[in-house]
Amino acid sequence: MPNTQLRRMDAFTFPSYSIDLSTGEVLFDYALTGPDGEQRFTEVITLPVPEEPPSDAAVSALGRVLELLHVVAGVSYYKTAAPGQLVLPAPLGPAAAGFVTAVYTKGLAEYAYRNQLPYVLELTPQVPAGRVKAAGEYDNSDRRPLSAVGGGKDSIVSLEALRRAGLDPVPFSVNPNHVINAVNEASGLTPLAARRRIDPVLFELNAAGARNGHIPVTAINSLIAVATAVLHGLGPVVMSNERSASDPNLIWNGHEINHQWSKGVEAEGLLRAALAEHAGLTEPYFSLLRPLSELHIARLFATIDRYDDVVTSCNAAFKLRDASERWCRDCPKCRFVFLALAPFMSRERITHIFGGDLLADETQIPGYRELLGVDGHKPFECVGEVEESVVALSLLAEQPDWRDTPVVRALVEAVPDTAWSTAATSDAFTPGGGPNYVPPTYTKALHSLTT
Ligand SMILES: CC(=O)N[C@H]1[C@@H](OP(=O)(O)OP(=O)(O)OC[C@H]2O[C@@H](n3ccc(=O)[nH]c3=O)[C@H](O)[C@@H]2O)O[C@H](CO)[C@@H](O)[C@@H]1O[C@H](C)C(=O)N[C@@H](C)C(=O)N[C@@H](CCC(=O)O)C(=O)O
Ligand SMILES: Nc1ncnc2c1ncn2[C@@H]1O[C@H](COP(=O)(O)OP(=O)(O)OP(=O)(O)O)[C@@H](O)[C@H]1O
Repeated sequence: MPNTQLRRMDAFTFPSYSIDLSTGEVLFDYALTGPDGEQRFTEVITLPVPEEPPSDAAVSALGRVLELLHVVAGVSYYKTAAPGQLVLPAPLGPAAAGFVTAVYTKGLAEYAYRNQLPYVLELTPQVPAGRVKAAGEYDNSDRRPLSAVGGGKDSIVSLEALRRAGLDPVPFSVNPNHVINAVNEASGLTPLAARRRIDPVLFELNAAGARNGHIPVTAINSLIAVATAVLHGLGPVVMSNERSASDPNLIWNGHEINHQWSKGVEAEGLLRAALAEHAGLTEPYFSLLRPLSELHIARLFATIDRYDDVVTSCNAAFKLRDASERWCRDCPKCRFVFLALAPFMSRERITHIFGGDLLADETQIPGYRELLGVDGHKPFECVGEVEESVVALSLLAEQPDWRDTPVVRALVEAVPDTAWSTAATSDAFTPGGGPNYVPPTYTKALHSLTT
C-alpha cells in the first residue's frame, strides 16, 4: 500500500486472535482502515510447548494474558500510520485499560516526538462497552521463576542472584540469537524460548517510507514471558530493569519522553495491575534489579566472570537484520556500559570483553560528552542517568589504570566543577530510589548480591 494511503488511515483495529495449544502458535490479526481500504497484518508468536498439558486454570489465565498481548503487540503496526482511532477488540477493566492506554501513549512517546505527532501522546483507546468476566485467581508465586535473558549484563546479574539464592531460575528469551544462546550456555541452565515473527509486510511498508520509530518492546517481551510462565506452570517472571530506566530523556509538550518507558517502574506497576485484574495473576512479574542503579549493577557484574566471552549489551547485536556480532563499540550503549564497568575492571579484562578500549579512543569523546550531560540530552538508548556517568568518571579519574587515558582526561576537563560535588553526594550505590515490586521471598536474592 502506498505511503499516501497509509497516512489517510483513520482507525486501527484488532480483528481476531487464536492459539493452537498443540503447537504453541498464537496468531494476532490487526487492521488499519481508512477511505482507501484496509491494510491487514498478522503477527505470529510461538510459545514453547510444555511436556505436561496445562491445567484448565492455566489455559484460562493464558487466554487472558494473550488478550493483553494481542493489544500491546499492535504498537508495531499502529505506528506505520498512527491513526487517531484505536479501537480495542473487547471490554477491559480499568487497570487493563490504563495499562493499554499508557503503552500506546507513553510507550510510543519517543516515536511521537521524533515524528512530531503530539496527538499520539493523548490517544484514548475506544474500549467496547460491556462487563469483563472476573478472572479466577491464579497463584503461581511459589513456583520456579522465569528469568528473562537479553544477553546483556543486567539479566546475567539477576540470573546469578536467583541461582545463588537457591531459587532455581529458568532462563527465558524471545527470539534468542547467538548472543543469548551463548549466555544461556555459559549459565549451564536449561532455557525456554519463544519465537516472534513480525509480519513481513511491515518491513515492506517501512522500505516504502511508512512512519517508523521506537516501540515499547519490553512490554511485548514481558507479556510473552508471562504467557510462557503460565503455560509451563512456572512462577513469576523476573526482569532485570534498573531504577535508571524510569528517568526520562526529555520533556516535550508537557510530557515525559522516555526511550525506556516500558522498562520503567510505572510500566511495571501498570502491567502487574492489568495482569491481576484481567488474568487473576497474583504475583506475575517484577524487576529484581529495580532498586539498583545501572552503575551498581555494573559493579555487581564485575564480580562474575563466567560470561566475559559472551556478554553483549549493545543493541546493534539484536537487530533483526544486519546485526553486529557483539559490541559495535560506537553507540551510546557501548559507551555507557564501558564507562560503567571500567571502574571495576582491569583494562585487560574490559578490553577483552568489548574487543577494544573505548577510553583510549578520542573519537568517542563527543558521544561521552552527551552521556555526561555536557552536550545535548541523554541519548535515546538504554543508558544510565547523567549522574551515574559523572560518578563513573569521578572513579576513573582517581585510578592510575584509567586517569591518563585520552577520553578520561578530556572528560575531566569538560565537566563543570559542580560535577565533582554531584559525584561525591550521589546515591548510585545505595539501593532504593523509589518504589519497587520485589516480593519478600526474592529480596534475599538481591541482598545476597548487594551485601
Ligand atoms: C535492535 C534495535 O535496537 N532496534 C531498534 C531499531 O530498529 P532497526 O530498524 O535498526 O532494526 P530492527 O530491530 O531489526 O527492526 C527492524 C524494524 O522492525 C520494526 N520492529 C522491530 C521490532 C519490534 O518489536 N517492532 C517493530 O515494529 C521496526 O519498524 C524496525 O524499524 O530502531 C527502531 C526504531 O527506533 C526500534 O524500534 C528498534 O528497537 C527494537 C524494537 C528493539 O528490540 N529494541 C531494543 C534493543 C530496545 O530498544 N530496548 C530498549 C528498551 C525500551 C523499552 O521501553 O522497552 C532499551 O534497550 O532501551
Ligand atoms: N529477547 C529477549 N527476550 C526476553 N527478555 C528480554 C529480551 N531482550 C531483553 N529482555 C529483557 O528485557 C529487559 C530489558 O532488556 P535490556 O536489554 O536492558 O537488558 P539486558 O540485556 O539484561 O542488559 P543490558 O542492559 O546490559 O543490555 C531485561 O530484563 C532483559 O532480560
